[in-house]
Amino acid sequence: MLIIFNPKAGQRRRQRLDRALQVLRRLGQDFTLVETAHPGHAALLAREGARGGQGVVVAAGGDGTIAEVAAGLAGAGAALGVLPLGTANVFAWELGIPVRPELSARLLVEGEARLVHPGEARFDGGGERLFVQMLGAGFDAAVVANLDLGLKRRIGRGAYVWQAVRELGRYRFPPLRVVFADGETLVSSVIVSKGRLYAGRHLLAPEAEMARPGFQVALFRGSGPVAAAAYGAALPLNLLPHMPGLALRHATWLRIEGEGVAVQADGDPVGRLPVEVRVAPAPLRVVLPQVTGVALAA
Ligand SMILES: Nc1ncnc2c1ncn2[C@@H]1O[C@H](COP(=O)(O)OP(=O)(O)OP(=O)(O)O)[C@@H](O)[C@H]1O
Repeated sequence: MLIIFNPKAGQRRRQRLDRALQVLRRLGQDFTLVETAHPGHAALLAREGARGGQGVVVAAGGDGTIAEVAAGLAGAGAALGVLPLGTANVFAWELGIPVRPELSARLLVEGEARLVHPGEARFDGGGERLFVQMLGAGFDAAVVANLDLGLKRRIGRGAYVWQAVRELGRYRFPPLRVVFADGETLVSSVIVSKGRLYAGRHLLAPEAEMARPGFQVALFRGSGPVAAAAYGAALPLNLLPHMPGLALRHATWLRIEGEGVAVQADGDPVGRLPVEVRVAPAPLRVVLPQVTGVALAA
């Protein structure tokens, strides 16, 4: 087992990692721990690990680190394990991976590998990005792009709320063109979701399924700061899917246009429109709780 740790977010994260490692040692699990040195490094380390015969490659970090490790494992035999050490840990909540380090470590040993189908973004300007949870263009990507990372380190998720309030006052809400295989539509923002959840444990796309190739796409037709504030207020109440001006539809391919508008994937700024989104060519094996739930209940 290879564990890839993103040390970027400081001391508390390292303490949580140590708690997980103690459990692995107690369970007699052999592992090698490596640390990332720069963005993108996790993918390289994961690829090397899989080529070197590691059966499980573990992403110890947030959703961005998980996406990078998943990209490194594409087409390889190794399974992805997760020690959720991020701010929101949406992927973990989505798939029932416990957030407590002791329990997520135990899961790495006792869980079973199941298939999920990531998404892949290809930017017209060059560059590709695999995503495991979601990709957003428009307002939420502006929040991610302009986030105060120092504030995020100090107060965690509150930094996103603070930045969203700031963006309400300055984001211009340019129209985005979303093209599907069967037609096109204009929106102010779009979130392409692999999972049901968004920004932690909040419901966004109730019919999205990780185990199925494709996405549920949230099309935000309401434009301007009042609509964006209403969407933001509905999110923690799990009412977002029912909001007026929000349409949800399934797709396996789409193209999003809106020159220069920011794009985020799994909570990281990843580029600017236009972008094409499709199902990644290879599914991913992820270590998850056994379907019976016995392992987790212990
Ligand atoms: N050593 C490093 N130095 C700087 N950046 C790094 C390093 N290692 C990884 N990164 C980058 O940090 C990004 C964010 O990491 P990650 O998602 O693990 O943490 P987070 O942003 O704090 O968590 P969350 O996504 O839950 O908010 C990764 O996508 C990666 O590109």
